[in-house]
Amino acid sequence: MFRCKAFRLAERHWFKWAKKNTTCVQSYRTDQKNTGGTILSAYQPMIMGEELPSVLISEIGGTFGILESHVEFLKKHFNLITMKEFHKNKEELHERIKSIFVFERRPVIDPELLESLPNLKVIGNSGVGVNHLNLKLITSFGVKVTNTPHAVSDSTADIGMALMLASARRLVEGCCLATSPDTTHFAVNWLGVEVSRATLGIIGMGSIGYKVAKRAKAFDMKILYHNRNRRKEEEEQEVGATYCKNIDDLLQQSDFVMLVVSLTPETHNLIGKRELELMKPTATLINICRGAVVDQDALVEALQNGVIKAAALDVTYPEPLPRNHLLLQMKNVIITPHIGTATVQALRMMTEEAVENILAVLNDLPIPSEVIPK
Ligand SMILES: O=CC(=O)O
Repeated sequence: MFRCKAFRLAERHWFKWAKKNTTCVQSYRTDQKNTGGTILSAYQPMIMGEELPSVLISEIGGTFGILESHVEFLKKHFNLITMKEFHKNKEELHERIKSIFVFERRPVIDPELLESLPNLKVIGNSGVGVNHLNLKLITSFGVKVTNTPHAVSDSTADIGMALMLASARRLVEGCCLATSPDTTHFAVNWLGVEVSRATLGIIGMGSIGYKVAKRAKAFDMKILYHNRNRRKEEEEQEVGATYCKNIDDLLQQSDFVMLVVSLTPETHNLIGKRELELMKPTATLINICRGAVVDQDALVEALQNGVIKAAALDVTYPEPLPRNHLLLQMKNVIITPHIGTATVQALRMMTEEAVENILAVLNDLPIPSEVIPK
């Protein structure tokens, strides 16, 4: 599905190039099928007699720095320069840097940084969402932006299902009941609902939305979806999904509404008071994309007034929410701290996919996942 023509072409070009120029095969990826990725990272790009390209990164280790285990892989392909090293030695380094590897939205790409790197060719974002990058500004410097849509799709779809199930079966409340010292048993009227045979409305049917649909099919859910572009008929049939051209129809009919769109000016506050009021009073809103896709004040009000039944959110704005935020105090709300891609496998594949993208740009090959500003 992911392997479009340009992608296959990139593989072929790369294969020829790699055979000619690389010294040994380095098999890092263990599950190629999972990512729909290319074979780029299967090659040690130790080009005979050539220096590895210099790539700027935020930092190694710490709370938000690149994982030590990924650094080893990155170092096989790049000469890594941390922001600290760059600031210490700008004069010498600024002309050498060809790419920036962005992980956890770091380093921050501002005009000053872009101006200081005359030979920058590509910003390789590790992750699918690029709303933290000013695409117009970056591309005005002649710099390309890439992301990693394939690597994140399984783990993010899993989180969507986990939140939907947890909310439906009141898992968090149940856990609190079980661990509370004064609870002996759950009350007989303490009931959840089943997702089986319920209607799931997926808003945003990209690679993550589609994987959610695949999973929901296994739960015998009725699946509706809304997307800018309708999926091919055979893809719809494969997961048993029905297209809703009008988002309102989906909102009115769904028991669970899952948001899986990119955050853009068009999707900012996509779900506001009007949309929440279209939903069933028994419905649950699940957000696994970006917090700002939902008007959060309208959501609080809807939850307080029983306009909808519950919400399950992996994303909010800001992140984290202030400790006194109303959403954190509601029993019918589950919040996780933006952990859609927080798995060992996803993070590893994100690094691989980002490396593939960066190498493709630096070697003038078709780029597997370029983000083009609209
Ligand atoms: O939020 C996760 C991502 O953008 O990949």
